[in-house]
Amino acid sequence: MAKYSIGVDYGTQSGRAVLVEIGTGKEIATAVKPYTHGVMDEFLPNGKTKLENDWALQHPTDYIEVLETTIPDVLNQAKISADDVIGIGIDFTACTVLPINTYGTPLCLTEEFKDHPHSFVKLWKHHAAQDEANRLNEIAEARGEKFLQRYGGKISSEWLVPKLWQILNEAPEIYAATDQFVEATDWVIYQLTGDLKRNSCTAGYKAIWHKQDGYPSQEFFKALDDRLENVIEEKLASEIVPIGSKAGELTEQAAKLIGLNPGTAVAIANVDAHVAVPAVGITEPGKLLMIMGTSTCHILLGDEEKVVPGMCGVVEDGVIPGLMGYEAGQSCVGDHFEWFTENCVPASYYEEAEAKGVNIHVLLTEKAAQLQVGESGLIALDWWNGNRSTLVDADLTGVLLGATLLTKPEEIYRALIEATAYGTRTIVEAFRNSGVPINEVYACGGIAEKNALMMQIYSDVLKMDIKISASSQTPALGSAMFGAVAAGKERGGYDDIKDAAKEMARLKDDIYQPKQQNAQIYDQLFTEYARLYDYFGRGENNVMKNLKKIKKASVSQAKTEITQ
Ligand SMILES: Nc1ncnc2c1ncn2[C@@H]1O[C@H](COP(=O)(O)OP(=O)(O)O)[C@@H](O)[C@H]1O
Ligand SMILES: O=C(CO)[C@@H](O)[C@@H](O)COP(=O)(O)O
Repeated sequence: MAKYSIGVDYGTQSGRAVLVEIGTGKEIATAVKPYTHGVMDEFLPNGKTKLENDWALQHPTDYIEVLETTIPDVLNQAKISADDVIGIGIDFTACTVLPINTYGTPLCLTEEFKDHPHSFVKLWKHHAAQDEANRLNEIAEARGEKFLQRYGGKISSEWLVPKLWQILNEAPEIYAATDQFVEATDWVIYQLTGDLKRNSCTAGYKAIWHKQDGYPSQEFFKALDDRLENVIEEKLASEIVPIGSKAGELTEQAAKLIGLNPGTAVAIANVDAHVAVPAVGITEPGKLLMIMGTSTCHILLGDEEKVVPGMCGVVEDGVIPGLMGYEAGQSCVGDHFEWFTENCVPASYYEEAEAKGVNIHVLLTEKAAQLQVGESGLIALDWWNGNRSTLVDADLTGVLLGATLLTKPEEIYRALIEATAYGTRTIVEAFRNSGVPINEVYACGGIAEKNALMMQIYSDVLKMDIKISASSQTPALGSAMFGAVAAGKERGGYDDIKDAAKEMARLKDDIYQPKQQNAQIYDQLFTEYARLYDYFGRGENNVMKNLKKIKKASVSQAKTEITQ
């Protein structure tokens, strides 16, 4: 009798559940639930409280709605009884964090704080804690803090400590009311099992925790701010559990809510990028996985802890137990294209797309595919949402160079795709130059699946073959695999994620291979990109930061005028 596991992948815009057959990895049914409140970057749900620049929030009830709707849906579609589902695992965007009270209730769901922006979930791409991140990096550097090296030299404004410090600075009352500041992924598992446990992946990559050294010292936190001296005991106290462990079992209440049996095994929480690695069959060093969607994450395994400038982090047991997991990333990939389609494409293109029955991305890609490499005369920098690796600076912004009165939308679209490919090559070179080998490249995620031109461009720019995941929901498949490991062999699952990967991971037969002629031209274009990268990104010309300062001053001047 076949057994099943369910994986739930919480993305930026929606949550998706996949019901997977143990043993084969066959995806039997999928259900998607867009978040009711989406990404809140302008107003709170009350429609009145305006958010500042660089804010990005989510609503925690959306996460529960995903479970309530998608799990009964997949069971129903597959006509499978809950008795045959042995495990469940979830993965999430990260660092996506929220303040909760002693009952585990998110502060934004309390009457007292329901209209306070700092009480909501801060999404991974909430970049308004850059001042705190800058200050943290200066202090850590001045104190010679060893942990900085593990994070490529800088802590990002996307991560937990800058976000929590922003709350303390701007809303001390929320900070005081916070019993625990938790990753959304851990909070959802807490809702399922009744126990708050933190996973080693987000603790390691996002909260500056180290398997041997623990968190940074009390002295370091005191140097940041006297009020942070005891932050670990006061706000981050819960137990940290390695990836691949069982978090617990479904409570009666949670089981009733989502339509599974009480006692079903629940895996410790995971992250959308990291969880995808075993789902494409990677369980050993040297193989880079690109998880390509709204943003791109690059995950790589290694035997040793090496220092790589500008990487997001290296964490022991962060991806696969027993190995070092390296992470790097680009904050803006699909988001880049979406911005372009929403702001820069003429109505005639939308009409053409509609007439052909395709979406605007497909139309622009078809047109861009007709262009020769270098033909547009354009080059772009991929920093429309800051630079996550290798510069780790959310204050950097986008560049498009070479435009003329003859420039067409598809040329810009292609230049934006190419910019993201050059950004990935910069990351690959940073790893190799630091002694972390990359011998193979794999890709998964919405874009790897949808955009063949883009994958060919990446292969040409990297001059490497690219293998593609056969699953259209790779993170959810990975989560289901971890769910099967949480259940264990005795209940029909696996004892180890490597065993699960051997049986359940799947790749497409077609492999993208570099085209020699294109690769040569891309080498020249990459040289130009690298010059612009250093010029704008490493302090030679701080025009992007200066523009942001002028913008900030102008916005606050306008605000003062309105209130006068
Ligand atoms: N054909 C396409 N080519 C390139 N980008 C696309 C295409 N279709 C959608 N996108 C972009 O992909 C992103 C969504 O990626 P997806 O993997 O589905 O979601 P998520 O990152 O939330 O997990 C959006 O930002 C969208 O602009
Ligand atoms: O930063 C991480 C993982 O470390 C991601 O969760 C974040 O980039 C969001 O990923 P998506 O682009 O929504 O798939």
